[in-house]
Amino acid sequence: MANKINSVLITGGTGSFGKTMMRSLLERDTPEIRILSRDEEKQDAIRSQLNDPRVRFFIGDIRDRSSVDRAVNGVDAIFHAAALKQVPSCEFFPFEAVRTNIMGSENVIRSAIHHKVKTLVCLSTDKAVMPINAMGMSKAMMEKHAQAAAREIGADGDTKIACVRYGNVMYSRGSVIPLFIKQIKEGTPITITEPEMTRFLMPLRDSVALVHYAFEHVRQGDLFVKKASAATIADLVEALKQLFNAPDHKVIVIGWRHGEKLYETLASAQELTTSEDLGDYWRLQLDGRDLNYSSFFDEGESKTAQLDDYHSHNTHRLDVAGVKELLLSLPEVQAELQGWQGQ
Ligand SMILES: O=c1ccn([C@@H]2O[C@H](COP(=O)(O)OP(=O)(O)O[C@H]3O[C@H](CO)[C@H](O)[C@H](O)[C@H]3O)[C@@H](O)[C@H]2O)c(=O)[nH]1
Repeated sequence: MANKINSVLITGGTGSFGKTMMRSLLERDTPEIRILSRDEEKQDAIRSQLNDPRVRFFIGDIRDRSSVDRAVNGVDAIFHAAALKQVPSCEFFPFEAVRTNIMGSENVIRSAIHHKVKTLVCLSTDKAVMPINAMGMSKAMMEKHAQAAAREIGADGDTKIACVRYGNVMYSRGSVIPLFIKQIKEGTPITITEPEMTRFLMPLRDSVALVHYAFEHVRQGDLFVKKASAATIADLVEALKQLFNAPDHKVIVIGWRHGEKLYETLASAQELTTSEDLGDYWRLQLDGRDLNYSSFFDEGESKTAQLDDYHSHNTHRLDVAGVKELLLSLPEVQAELQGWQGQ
């Protein structure tokens, strides 16, 4: 049965995820939702638009423990979404990613434990698996922090900590889908980095569902992954050209950006070896052993090795028609299409 939340804190609550999660919690009659974020203007816009006394706003920065403590005190769940998440900017300012994604997350984790918050769900990304860029590395360290804390607390601790990982959220702020639509509408060339690059494509509603799922099924230290479809950038562009009635729109190939991978991995082969298949989701279980390995070598059971990582080149591949269908299911794309005649 689903855990009932009385009071929940969303860190980074004014972003795309935070706003959608907030709406979903309000629909579920959550008595109190707290938002912790840095930007008073964004908070003010949401406050006046929503005008709902159940939502409380806290100005603060996860880098600052005292501002985290103020928002955490009294809640029974935290969805930790605050992060620096742009790959290129973290490449140029990697220590800022350390400060927010690692040290800031540590503040959230320690504060949750200190205040005996029942459940903490930390949001991570496919870029944290075998990371090659600073954003992914810092998110991988957040996951390590969360799991080390979970191991320290143990299964019977007051606070349960889970992580979730997901791929590219479609139409999120600053991402490629709104950029391609803008290029089509303004008549400028569509800029493809590498046509054969693949990405997991996840609607925002699925990332919110994943966090709810982790909250409801949490076991100490586990990490949840939602299985997802992927597409090449070339097929994404073709789908958008067809949807926006721009079959001859110019496309140029601009080359890879800093810190990019050809494909992304949601779960490594090693992790899948100890995972539980839950249908639409995987539960990647915490390795709860201590450092006393010899007892495990003597007593542990051997596991069959999983051969492949789960990545955006070997998951279910959407063709152009499949990408079109997924795009059409997004309210943001429906709004972009409203009144658009094509070129
Ligand atoms: O002009 C562009 C810009 C991007 N791309 C390609 O489009 C794909 C998606 O690019 P995005 O910038 O939308 O997304 P990223 O994969 O770089 O990373 C995104 O997804 C992450 C989650 O995995 C984080 O949310 C992160 O903040 C967000 O930037 C990539 O293959 C990229 O190379 C292009 O072809 N042309």
